[in-house]
Amino acid sequence: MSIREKLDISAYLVVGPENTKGRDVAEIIKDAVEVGFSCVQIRSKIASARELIELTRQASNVIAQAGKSDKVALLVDDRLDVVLAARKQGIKVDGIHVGQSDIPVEVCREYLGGNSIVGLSARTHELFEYIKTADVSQIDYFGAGPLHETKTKPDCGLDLDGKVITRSFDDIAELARLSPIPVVVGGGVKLADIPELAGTGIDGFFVVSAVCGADNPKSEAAKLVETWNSERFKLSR
Ligand SMILES: Cc1ncc(COP(=O)(O)OP(=O)(O)O)c(N)n1
Ligand SMILES: Cc1ncsc1CCOP(=O)(O)O
Ligand SMILES: [Mg+2]
Repeated sequence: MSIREKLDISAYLVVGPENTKGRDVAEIIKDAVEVGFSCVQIRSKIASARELIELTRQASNVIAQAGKSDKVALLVDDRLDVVLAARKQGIKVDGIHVGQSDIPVEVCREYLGGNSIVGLSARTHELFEYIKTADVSQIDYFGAGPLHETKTKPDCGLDLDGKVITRSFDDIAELARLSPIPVVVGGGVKLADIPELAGTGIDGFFVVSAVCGADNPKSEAAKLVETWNSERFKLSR
């Protein structure tokens, strides 16, 4: 079974060098993967193409060293060129995450092939209508948010009138109910939010700061995963 077919977005780490307070990106990925993060995205708005390829290589290596290359998906944000170049160099990278104004998903799918993962950020404006009617034939999941405003991405949830729309837990439950494909929610997500998020029926949470900004990223990552898993277990009984 391909990693696309068994995609697990339950605990999804998004990380780049601008998020780690000077600490090594690969070390933080290693910590998160060791304690059960199930998906990793390399995202940087400042790194060069070469730096992004190198970060992707290191991420792929630490996932392999943890023995999880067939379980933990590795994606790159925005940069189809980086994914293609990384693959050309023999790096195992599983897909891409794009937003509404990035490279179209059809182009990503065409270049990356049927075994790759393509994630798409949901539109902010008229989100529920969008989720119900969007063409999802080329994509594997929707990224949505923010739960809270966040300095990591101040434009997340910006509506046409320039105001940021945050999503309530009720909104998120509605999203989970309406979406024909898995949904992962991020933007301001902290440990204290996990129990209620798990109760909404979404497929996972994504975080930057909760792990990358923590004094101890490994223990914070472990708490996030344990809390998500135990809440989901309670709900499944
Ligand atoms: C899992 C996930 N969801 C949403 C986003 C945001 O992507 P995008 O809208 O393209 O914005 P940037 O991340 O490029 O600023 C994401 N990266 N990951
Ligand atoms: C919404 C979003 N999309 C990509 S990064 C990001 C912000 C993540 O926020 P935080 O750092 O609070 O986890
Ligand atoms: Mg983008």
